[in-house]
Amino acid sequence: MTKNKSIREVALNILESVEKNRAYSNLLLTHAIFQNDFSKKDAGLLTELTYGTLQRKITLDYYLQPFIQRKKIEPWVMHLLRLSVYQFAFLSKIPDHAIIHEAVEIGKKRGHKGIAGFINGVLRSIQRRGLPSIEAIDDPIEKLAIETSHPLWLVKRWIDQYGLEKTTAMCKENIRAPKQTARINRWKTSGDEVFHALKKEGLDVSKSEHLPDAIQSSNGNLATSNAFRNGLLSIQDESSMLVGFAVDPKEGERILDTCSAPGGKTTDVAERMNNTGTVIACDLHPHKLKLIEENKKRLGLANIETVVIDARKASTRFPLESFDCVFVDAPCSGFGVIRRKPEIKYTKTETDIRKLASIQREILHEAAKLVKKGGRLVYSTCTVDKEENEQVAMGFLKNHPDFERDENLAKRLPKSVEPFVQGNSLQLLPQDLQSDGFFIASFQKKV
Ligand SMILES: C[S@@+](CC[C@H](N)C(=O)[O-])C[C@H]1O[C@@H](n2cnc3c(N)ncnc32)[C@H](O)[C@@H]1O
Repeated sequence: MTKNKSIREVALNILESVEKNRAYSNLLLTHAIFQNDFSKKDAGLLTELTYGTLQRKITLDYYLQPFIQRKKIEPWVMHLLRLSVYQFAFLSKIPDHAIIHEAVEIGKKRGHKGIAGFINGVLRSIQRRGLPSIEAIDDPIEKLAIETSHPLWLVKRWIDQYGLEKTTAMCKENIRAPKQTARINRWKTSGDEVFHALKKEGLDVSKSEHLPDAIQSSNGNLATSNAFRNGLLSIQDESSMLVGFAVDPKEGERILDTCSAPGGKTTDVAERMNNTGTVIACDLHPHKLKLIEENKKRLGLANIETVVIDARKASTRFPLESFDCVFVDAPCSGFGVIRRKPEIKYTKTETDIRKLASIQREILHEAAKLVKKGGRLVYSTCTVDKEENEQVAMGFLKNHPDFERDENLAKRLPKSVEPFVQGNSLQLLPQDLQSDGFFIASFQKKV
């Protein structure tokens, strides 16, 4: 138990807020850990319970179904039942009686005796009769969807796009815990200095197998380290770091980042330019640009300017053909980052994908006007959906004869991703390097 609320109560609040307010689980978790001043151990359990229950929601509903049948259940009670069944099914170290006791106590506190009795009844029946077997599902695609907790329409869509084998691997990878990686601020420090500083703080860090300047921690939160506070590193997934390689800026250049917040790629590009030149970082939302200003200060960078603008109107603000490189890290469905934001798989729809693809096309069309002749346009998303990725990229080339494929993309990217590059584009699936699913396409404006 913590000062005010039990860990399971906090987990329950997060699960409710994710569903009710469409809030992001990772942000709520960070906030709750900070606000409750949880110990490292408690923070670990809270993370496991919250992420685990969210990741496995469809599987847990399958397990619960025979015990609740068609009863109308309040959402918070449903979350509490899922949270409890998650512990039954996946956390063998927690005894059943403790799981039931705590759920019943929360039931009494939040509801009334009747609800607590219902929760007790459901959980005791599960304890007695055991969980239903997933092996009993005949249809292999439905089985994959339930076993890995993905909506059936999404699994079918991925099978159409990637085939059964890759989809199976992707679904399985999506329910694994993500690695925590960071990018070393190369203009301010060296890898050795960061390693030394982090080890002194008790963090067990190792170098990335795939990228220079990427590190990972196996025993602690890099974002709360002094090295982070002192601007020696930025939290960023390895896939996301690839955009910096694709942009490959030179000192003194003028670069436009059309969709920049919270600034992971803006700061990478600014660091790669050794704090020279200018990176103009645009975003639709002013409050998000504040995060870039904070990061800029923390990292000691003076070559970033932030601008609030709808990227679909960027040419009203900047002179045409005035940037050496424009990169569009577009708003997308986020199906490549399900490990970090599991709620994405339950909330995004095919209509969202269609709408996003249309916004992506509009932003790219506008961005294209701002690239100098001979300059580069780099398009990226953290999704795996082909409608937002290769279809947008192919459509762009078809409608913009003043651009051509940038066939040198593979030469700029690290060797480890070479097998995933085709011509001017790269599609990484989460299982490829155990990093985020990610897409990059690069175009060159004809001279
Ligand atoms: C994938 S995120 C960018 C992540 C960022 N590049 C990074 O590496 O930290 C997409 C961003 O696009 C912004 N956005 C959405 N629609 C936009 C628009 N029409 N114009 C400009 N920015 C937009 C969102 O606010 C969001 O911050």
